[in-house]
Amino acid sequence: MLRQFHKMHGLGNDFVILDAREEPLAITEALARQIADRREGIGCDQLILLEPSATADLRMRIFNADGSEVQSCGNATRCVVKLTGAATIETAGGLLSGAAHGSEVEVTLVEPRFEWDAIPLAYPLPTDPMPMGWENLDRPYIVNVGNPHAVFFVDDLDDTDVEGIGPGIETDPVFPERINVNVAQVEGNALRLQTFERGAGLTRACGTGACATAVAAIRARLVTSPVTVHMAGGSLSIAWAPGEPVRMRGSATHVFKGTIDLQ
Ligand SMILES: N[C@H](CCC[C@H](N)C(=O)O)C(=O)O
Repeated sequence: MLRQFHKMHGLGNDFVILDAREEPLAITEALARQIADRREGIGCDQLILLEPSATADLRMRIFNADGSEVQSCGNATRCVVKLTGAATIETAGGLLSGAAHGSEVEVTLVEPRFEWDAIPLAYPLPTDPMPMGWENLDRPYIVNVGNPHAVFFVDDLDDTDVEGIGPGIETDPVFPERINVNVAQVEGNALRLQTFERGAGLTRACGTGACATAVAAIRARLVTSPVTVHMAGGSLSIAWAPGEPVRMRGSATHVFKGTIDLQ
């Protein structure tokens, strides 16, 4: 069965987008892994499936490269807004809205949550910061922006082995649904961030990770909103105040469209 796809990226965090609004498409964990495979498939950090929605312009489903279906994806949301012109997007992590402004896209995600059972954690623990440590990283701020994030602040990001420490935190039993691992350094009123993503590993940028990290830094009074978050693939501008949804602004790039033969 031949299906058209779009290949896009948000600051180097890359996606295969399949539009199933007219013709339904069943995505299994195995199929998502196969499409995401950079040798035997098309290759991407996340597979994005668009479906009809009763509550928004469309529904966006997100599958990590390991096949796991998750609640939200900030960089992909910008790409979907650019690709489809959708103004509202239904996700498992909540209702999002977005609009293109020239070469950039602004997206409003959900109001961040901080309670231990919103993350979720295996048992009640302070989340602000969490009294736990892994190797030389400790006391993360825990933030749910539709998907769960642990945010560590360090003095020297270049001296931190995020790719080495990330897997042990991502899969720690204290996070029953696993977690995205963000390590950031404060630089004036900006942040520099590396994210070891749940289900995808170290990516060149993480939109929800940038949002969660900016929210944690604003709450901890390390910076004031709006915050520029610098990542390997580029920068995002994040704005948030308590009681509000978090807003993100940045680029979205269409690379090519193609056809894949789904067995
Ligand atoms: N790895 C994330 C999903 C993708 C998030 C990221 N690519 C973004 O731009 O927000 C999770 O398992 O919750």
